[in-house]
Amino acid sequence: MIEAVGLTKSYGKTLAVDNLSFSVPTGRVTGFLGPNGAGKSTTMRMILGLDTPTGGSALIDGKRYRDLHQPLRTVGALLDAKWVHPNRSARAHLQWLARSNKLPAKRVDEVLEIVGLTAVAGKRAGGFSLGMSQRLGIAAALLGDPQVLLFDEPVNGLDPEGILWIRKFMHRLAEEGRTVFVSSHLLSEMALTAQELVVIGRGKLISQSSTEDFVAQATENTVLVRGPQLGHLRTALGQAGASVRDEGAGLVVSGMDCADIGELAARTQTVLHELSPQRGSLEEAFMQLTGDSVEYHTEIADAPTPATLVPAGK
Ligand SMILES: Nc1ncnc2c1ncn2[C@@H]1O[C@H](COP(=O)(O)OP(=O)(O)OP(=O)(O)O)[C@@H](O)[C@H]1O
Repeated sequence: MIEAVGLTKSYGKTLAVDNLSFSVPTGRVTGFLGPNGAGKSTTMRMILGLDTPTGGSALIDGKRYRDLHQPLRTVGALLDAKWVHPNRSARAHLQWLARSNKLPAKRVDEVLEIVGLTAVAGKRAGGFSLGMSQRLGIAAALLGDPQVLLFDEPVNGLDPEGILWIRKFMHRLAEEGRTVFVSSHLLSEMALTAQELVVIGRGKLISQSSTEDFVAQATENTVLVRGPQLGHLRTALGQAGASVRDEGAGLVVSGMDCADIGELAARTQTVLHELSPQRGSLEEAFMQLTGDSVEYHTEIADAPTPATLVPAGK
């Protein structure tokens, strides 16, 4: 379990993390979301003892990172997949890490196997694709068989196969009872990967909840109704207290579920071509809840989409 209590970090006049409190539970994948500059990397660095808080604390299983006896046995992290000597082989890189952290040498082949790099273990890490480098970074994070894992943007730049592999892998780690804390800009991916969310904006906590609750609290559930003649149904829906708006060739109904709308359609002898619940997306919820905390708004007049908040290469 990871716990931040009143965590604060200022760089001169910039308050990067502002009195942030949250907890990351075991046995779940927890997504860490926030607009650019929200303070995610700073928070992760403080959890890992790479940055010193100006105030508050970040604890892993109740201890500060620097008080952990053998840190790699407690917490593993992937912050930068390219942090590898390019001329070292994958195996030599992991052997060096294992040796310098007093971890058993036999664990190197185990983690290579776990991440599927056994066949290329003797090859130069400098020639690895991004996907292979990510796997090597994850192997390094797993060396000490830690219960707590942090991943900063692990799917950045990966192809769909690599993204799917990481998603399944994180679920597997959580099912093994580990704490998995992962930051990402790819909201559609996070919607599939993260069961819990910690969302921050301008260094402050915006929300901590399950992914499902986060989306439900910020977006409206509606029902899309399509059919050749919807006039009678529209009137009946209004009389029954639902609110209805036209969208394209159909109606978007709120305040009534599919079953009740179907009953009403039967009573008004309305032919339906579609009757489908419309759930809000994580993107919509994110924009709704973090809108005020975006550091740099787009100049484009249209409503910003999450993609416009993401600098190229992120
Ligand atoms: N070493 C530093 N010195 C000065 N300011 C910093 C430093 N590191 C981060 N900041 C500032 O702190 C704020 C939070 O940055 P941080 O990188 O933690 O955000 P982030 O949520 O990880 O952003 P991104 O999604 O863009 O990576 C930003 O305003 C950033 O400019």
